[in-house]
Order: sequence, then C-alpha cells, then structure tokens
Amino acid sequence: MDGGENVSVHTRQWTLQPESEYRFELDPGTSLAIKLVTGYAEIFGAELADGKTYLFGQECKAAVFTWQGCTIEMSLPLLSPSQSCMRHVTGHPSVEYLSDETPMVAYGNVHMALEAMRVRALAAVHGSPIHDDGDDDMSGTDAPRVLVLGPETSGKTSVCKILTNYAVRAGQDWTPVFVNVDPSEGGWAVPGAISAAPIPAPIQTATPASPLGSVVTSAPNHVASNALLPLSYWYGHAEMKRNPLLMDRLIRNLGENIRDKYESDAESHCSGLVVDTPSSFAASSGTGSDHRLTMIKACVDAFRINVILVVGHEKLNVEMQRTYGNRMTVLKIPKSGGVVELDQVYRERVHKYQLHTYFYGHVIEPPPGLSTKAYVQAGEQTPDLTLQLSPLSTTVNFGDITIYRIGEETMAPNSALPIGAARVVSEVQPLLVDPALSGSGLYNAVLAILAPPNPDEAERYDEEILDLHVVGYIVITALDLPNKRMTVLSPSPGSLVGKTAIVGSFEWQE
Ligand SMILES: Nc1ncnc2c1ncn2[C@@H]1O[C@H](COP(=O)(O)OP(=O)(O)OP(=O)(O)O)[C@@H](O)[C@H]1O
Repeated sequence: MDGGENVSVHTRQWTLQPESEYRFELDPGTSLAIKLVTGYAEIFGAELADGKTYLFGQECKAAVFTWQGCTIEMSLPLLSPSQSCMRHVTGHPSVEYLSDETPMVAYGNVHMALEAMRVRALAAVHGSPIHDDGDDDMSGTDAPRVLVLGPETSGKTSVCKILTNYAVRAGQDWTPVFVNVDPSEGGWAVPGAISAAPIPAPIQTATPASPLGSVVTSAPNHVASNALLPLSYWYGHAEMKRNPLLMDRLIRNLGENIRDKYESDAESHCSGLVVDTPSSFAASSGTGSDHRLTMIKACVDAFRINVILVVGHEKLNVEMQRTYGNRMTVLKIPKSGGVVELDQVYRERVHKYQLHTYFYGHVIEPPPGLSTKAYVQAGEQTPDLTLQLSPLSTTVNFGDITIYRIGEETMAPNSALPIGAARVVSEVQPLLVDPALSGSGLYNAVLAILAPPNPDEAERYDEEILDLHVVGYIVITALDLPNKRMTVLSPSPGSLVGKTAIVGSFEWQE
C-alpha cells in the first residue's frame, strides 16, 4: 500500500479512567499514530507530551498508562468496504483494549522506596542530615542498585524501563545506569551484546528494534542528539547456556567498567542502577538452569546489587529470599496482565529489525494518509523515528582483521583427530578464525570490533580480548576465497585494518 496521500484519515478517541491503560499489539508492517489530547499519560514511565503525535511500528506491543485519566487519539485511514481486508496493514492494531488492572501502584511504591534511597545517598555525600523513616528495610545510605529477575515474558524489561524513567523524571537530575545483561534482547546495539548506559532522559518506546532508545552508531552526534553511548561487551549468542563461563566474565567486566566510567563522581553514583536480566536466570528447570545461580551471583557481585525485584514468580522469590534476604532487600512484585508472550519466531524477526536498525537507522512510516513530512515539519517527529544512517560496504584483505571465536572449535571435527586425542578447548579460549577455510562460518556473520588492546606489550595477556569492550559491529557480506578478500558492511567509514574482531553465532542478511 502506498504512502497514501489519497487515503482519507479519521480519528478515534479512547478515554482512559485514572490508573488504567490502553494496550496495543501491532502486526508486521503496521504502524500506529497516537496523540495525547487531554490529561497526562505515559508509556513504560516515559511521559507523552500534550498534542504531539507518537508513532509505533515493527510489531511494537505496549501500553499507554495514565495515573490521573486522559484522552488519547488515533489517526486511522478510512477504509472503503473493498479495502477492509487491508485492515492489518493500515494503522489498526491487531489487538487493542483498555485495562484497569495494572501493577502500576506496586511499581510506583517501589519507585518511591528507591527514590528515598537516592535522596539519602545524596544527603550522605553532601553531609546533610538524613531523614530515615526507619520503617522499611531499604534504609541506609546506599544508592539503589536493583537486579530485576523473572521468568520469560514476565515484563522485566518493562519494569526496568518504568523504574529508570521514573527516576529520570523525579526532577533531581538523576542519571541512573541501565544495564542490560540479556543478550537475546540487543538493548541499544545488536543482539548478542550486553551493555550499560547512564540514562539522562526518559527511554522512549516506539519499536522493539530499539527497546531501550536509540544509540550513536554511524550518525554524527548532533543528528542523534538524544542517542546514548553505551558500554558494550560482545557475548555473541542469544542464550546464556551457550557459554556461561564467558557470560560470567563479561558481566564482571561490565560491572568493573561501570564503576570506572560512570560512577567516578559521588553524585552520579547516587542515581544507582537497574539491571535487566534474561529469563534463563529464573528458569529452575531445563538446560542451563544449573548455571543460573552462578549468573545471578555474578550480577550481584559485579553491580554490587542491594535490591532484588522478582517479577511474579513465587518460587524464585523464596529462593532469592533464602540466598540473599539476609543482606539485601528481596521483593516480589506483580506481573502485568498486559505483558505479551513472545515466541521464538517473533524474537528472530526482532533480531533482524535490530540489526537493520543498527546499520540503516530506522524510519517508522506513518499510517497511510498521514504524510511523514507533516510530522517532521510540525516538529512532531522525534529524531528516534527518522534516524537514517548510511552504512558502508568495503572490501578488505583477509589479513586486515584478526578474527577470533571464543571457546568453540570449528575447524577439524573430532572424528578427524588422531585416535585417542581429545580436543580440549576452554570455554573462554579465543581461537583464531581463518577466513580462507571454507568452513569458517564467516559468511553473513555479525562481528564485534573490539577496542584496541593495551598499547603496553608488557601488560598484554592471552585472554585480553575477552576483556575488551566493543567499539562497533560489522557484517561479512561476501567472501572471495581465491583473492583472499572479503566484503564487509560497517556503520562508519573508519579503517578496519589492524582491528580485532569476535564472531559469535548471529548471522544477518538484508
Ligand atoms: N502493560 C503492557 N501492555 C501491553 N504490552 C506490554 C505491557 N507490558 C509489557 N508489554 C509488552 O510485552 C512484551 C514482553 O515484555 P517485556 O519485554 O517487558 O518482558 P520480559 O520479561 O523482559 O521478556 P523476556 O522474556 O524477553 O525477557 C514486550 O513487547 C512489551 O513491550
């Protein structure tokens, strides 16, 4: 269907009672335009500005919540009877309904308790008198450092966004650090990464391609003025069970670097942090479940957690109470009935959206009949939705980039080893990958380009590359074995010669 200048548009309003929400789910190819007409409303804690049109796309599922009550308006194309079969591609959500049963009061109370911790932490830094109610176990002068745990699609990411956004909106100039240790989610960059960023402004929700807001990739900073510069490590796989030892190490690296990078001054330290985790940390059965307590411990140590929130899971709550209840607050919070179950096929589509967005930026086409121009001219479009990037396709020699794979042997199969010889590869051993070998697995592979190693040779060590953060990602789009050259798609024109990269299990094709 075309941009549809000749499609007429009608509006439909929803009136929301106080403490209720409008929930919607979009199908592929559908976008939705919502405007706040009266009252106050928020999406996962980020306030909607009055009269501004917000666009949602790429199968976004979310809710507009209001504390005080509000009216919101959708702009929808008016369909003739012959077009009604096109409803699914025309700005109509496939699921939409109002609900007055939300866990927002409970989440609001958690926010208030965390806010009191921040205020006390700051008072302690300034040497001001500390008002301690003494009636909760979140007293003391530590900034809140919150670990959010819960089973699959319990709403962990949404809770993390709500708590972070409420902190940012508290008017105290807090910049809480959002930590994403769920490699299947992608966070700010591409799936496979774990990362952290201090959040200075509310995280917007528009598309699952950027679940935590947009980031700087190849865009000049002034274009992506609201973009964040996260600190990332590359795990390379979607699932924790693939390499728990590597995950453990990266979590610890991330924690250490957050301390060095974001918490050097006492005041930013008071904002605290919120850690979003994968559901595998909560799964008490199935493969990988034996590693989950190690992973939780890695997070507790690395991020010096002092509050654990368990989203809607009684057994995990009891387990966390037993393990950590004597030294920190462990709180069970309700799961929202609005959380949508996401299947594997959907998650794979979202990974594709995320990779596409990383290289090309994203444009959410408004529903037919609403022109993109109108949004931009009216200043209504946020840079989030129009950031278009121009990646570069370049050819490099095989030897220009040193590529490693962590802890996985890909060359000769075990059956090809001499009888009696066992291949011993540590899970965290970096293995050189030779692009000239036909089974290198590099075609269409996503590679993380690492920060340069220590310039001081004496400080180098074997596994140093495990401890280097990511500076960008590339995809190998063609391999020319006879000429020993490969074509790579990269977000910016910087030279790749001499760079070190790690390949994981993610592949991407346009
Ligand atoms: N109240 C709500 N109304 C509508 N959609 C919602 C609501 N809360 C969450 N969602 C949507 O449900 C989906 C799952 O939520 P979320 O990502 O927060 O869960 P999760 O526990 O982090 O998932 P995962 O299993 O990937 O770790 C997301 O698409 C989210 O936007």
